Amino acid sequence: MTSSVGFVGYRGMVGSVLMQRLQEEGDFEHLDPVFFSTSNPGGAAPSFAAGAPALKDAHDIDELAKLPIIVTAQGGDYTKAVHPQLRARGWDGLWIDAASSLRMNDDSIIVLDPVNRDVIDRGLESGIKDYIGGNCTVSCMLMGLGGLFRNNLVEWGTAMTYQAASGGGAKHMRELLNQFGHLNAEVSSDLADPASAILEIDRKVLEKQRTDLDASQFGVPLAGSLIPWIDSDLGNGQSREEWKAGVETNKILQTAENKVIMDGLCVRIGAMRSHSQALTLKLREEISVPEIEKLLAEDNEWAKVVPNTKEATVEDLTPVAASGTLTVPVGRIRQLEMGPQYISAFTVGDQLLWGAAEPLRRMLAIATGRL
Ligand SMILES: NC(=O)C1=CN([C@@H]2O[C@H](COP(=O)(O)OP(=O)(O)OC[C@H]3O[C@@H](n4cnc5c(N)ncnc54)[C@H](OP(=O)(O)O)[C@@H]3O)[C@@H](O)[C@H]2O)C=CC1
Ligand SMILES: N[C@@H](CC(=O)OP(=O)(O)O)C(=O)O
Repeated sequence: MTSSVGFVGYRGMVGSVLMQRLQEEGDFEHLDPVFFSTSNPGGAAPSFAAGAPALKDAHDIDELAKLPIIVTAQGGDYTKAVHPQLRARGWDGLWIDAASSLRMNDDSIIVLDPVNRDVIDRGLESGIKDYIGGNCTVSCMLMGLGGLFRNNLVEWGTAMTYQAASGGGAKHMRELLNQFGHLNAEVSSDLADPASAILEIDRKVLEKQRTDLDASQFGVPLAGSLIPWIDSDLGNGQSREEWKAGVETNKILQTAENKVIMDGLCVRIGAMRSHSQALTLKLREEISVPEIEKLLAEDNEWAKVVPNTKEATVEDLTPVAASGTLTVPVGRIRQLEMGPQYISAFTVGDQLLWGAAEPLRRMLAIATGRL
């Protein structure tokens, strides 16, 4: 039996990764997809979905309301505009969404089924209708360190992040690459001359960064620099991205008692699509490093423990290693000088896969009874 599903935002960056994963897993064989567009209603449906009708208008509430399930990666503004109208007219279908808008609502669930399948199942049984993908950094952290968080072994933690350009969107990725290209062009003749002075090259690069580098997306240069602020300013010294670590971790895990205290600093760096984070965790009890590694490796099939050696770390624990894969490497695990209950860890995850599209794809499979 096939299930009718409406897809909004299928051609954006997150939507494209979602479509790719649906095809790779053969999910379309079990779906009757209807595609929606904000810019091209009436246009042809994507070629990978043979037999799908022409694109519908993504703001046509009557068309949307015909579907029992809607999956959207169109963006937060779209969600804020359309979701209330649909609910107000009595639509009681499942809304599966990449945007953060509905994430912290009491009547929504943040989906990350390898970590909180029990929460999702209870939600479906109790009639909850809104299933929202988590923040990319939080989802990637919980995939890598699920073995500690799910066993209620973390008392508190800090996540110091190294977030990729893709978190800003496609234009941000382009801007980063253009910046690298312009910086290189500025000094390419000096680079070609082995005798040129490196400090002169550095001076020219800095001059370019400070005066003449297009930074219209990020606001300031990212190439050859970093930006220690992500998302809006909450006014208390904390960024919205940093706030999400605590509230979303606890919501995903539904830690009624035994809340995990999470905080940190979120930093944008010049990586392409994988977010990295350095964690300091205070455990509720002393656990040896081999035991921790065993818990992490056994928690889910995607977490991959990287031995805490230089060779393994530089090879396997980087954005270059993790990007384009569902594997979430986790390494640099050791007890810190502060005491045996204080451990460090470093994890990397593709923020477009586990950080965005994959939890939605899997939620759709759960909702249609195939997972
Ligand atoms: N970027 C990220 O890392 C993450 C994003 N999210 C969320 O997912 C949502 C979508 O993000 P993202 O995928 O980055 O957004 P995009 O900007 O890539 O896509 C959003 C929409 O823009 C329209 N669009 C206009 N021009 C183009 C074009 N040239 N190519 C493709 N689409 C175009 C499409 O709508 P149409 O077809 O109707 O014209 C598309 O669905 C946001 O809510 C975001 O918060 C969640 C997690 C991570
Ligand atoms: N804020 C993330 C991307 C993102 O879309 O996050 P959220 O889904 O929480 O809005 C980043 O910039 O890396």
